[in-house]
Amino acid sequence: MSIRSLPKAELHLHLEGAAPPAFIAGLAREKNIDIGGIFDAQGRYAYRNFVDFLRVYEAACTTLTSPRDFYRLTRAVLEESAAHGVIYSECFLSPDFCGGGDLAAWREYLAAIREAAEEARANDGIVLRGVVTCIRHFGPEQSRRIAHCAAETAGDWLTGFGMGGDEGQYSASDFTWAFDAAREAGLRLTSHAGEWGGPESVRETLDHLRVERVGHGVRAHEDPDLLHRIADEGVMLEVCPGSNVALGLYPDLAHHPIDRLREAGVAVSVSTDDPPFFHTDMTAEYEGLCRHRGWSEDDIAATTRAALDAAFCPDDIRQSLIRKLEPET
Ligand SMILES: O=c1[nH]cnc2c1ncn2[C@@H]1O[C@H](CO)[C@@H](O)[C@H]1O
Repeated sequence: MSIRSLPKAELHLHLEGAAPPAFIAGLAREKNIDIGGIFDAQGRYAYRNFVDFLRVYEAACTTLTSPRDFYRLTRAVLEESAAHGVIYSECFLSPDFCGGGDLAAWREYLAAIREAAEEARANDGIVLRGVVTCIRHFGPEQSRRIAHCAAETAGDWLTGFGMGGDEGQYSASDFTWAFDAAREAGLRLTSHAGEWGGPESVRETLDHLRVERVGHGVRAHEDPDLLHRIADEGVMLEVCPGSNVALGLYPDLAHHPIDRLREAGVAVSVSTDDPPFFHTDMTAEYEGLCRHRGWSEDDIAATTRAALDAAFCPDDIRQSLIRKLEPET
């Protein structure tokens, strides 16, 4: 069986970060928005390093100005994911790019995203759930507004809250209010850490934000005590190998710690993060792990199952997705 057609689950995907460059360029043209030189000669996103990547990401987002844009984006992203065998996806959604943190505007954007998700489910069978994400370098004050948007729209579709952005800014403890508010609203929690920050950043995130999953978290492998803790507490790491290599965190897959994490008993999932930025997709992620790390179809199945076990979705949906992994008799 080809890797492309194997069933997959993805827990770490930024919705705007999955926008194809041609989609963003088209919107910029339609609306006459100057997004500056964010593409290379081949029309791909061009950035020099992680901080520059964040700038390009935000410039691309200036073209997404209406709920209709997010409807179209969600349809395009889910169609692409389904083509790579993804049966379940969780997307990071940013009220910051959907009305700037205004609750009434956020509700309209969310309705458009959900409408697209329902159509994708009917057409391709792919299931989507949303995780509202605040952006670390936008600061703790703004994170409160974003948590408020999340809490007010929490339910069995908007199921999680998290944080992405520049890990070099602020400390995790500055965001405690936002994560507490989200937890009280019944949202499940994840935060980026241990990508550009070391093990101490992961530890702070666990201590102060009390998350059950960590976005990336790969640098936890540098600290054996922390690895034990993560394994003991059953914290899942949302690992994005292609992203880590594209951004220069590791020179190549051979140097990536994913297998060391697994050997330490840590639950890991595999995701693309921002696929067109990193020239990847779910098929390419697993093909790379098979080619360069000796992964087999069993490893892919086990990782997919681990992702579904840690998914922020209602249990009846989890069970129906798990049944899809079983070979047909
Ligand atoms: O790989 C990543 N590491 C850290 N932050 C990221 C990454 N990709 C995207 N974002 C952050 O997530 C926000 C939208 O959800 C983006 O604005 C960016 O700040």
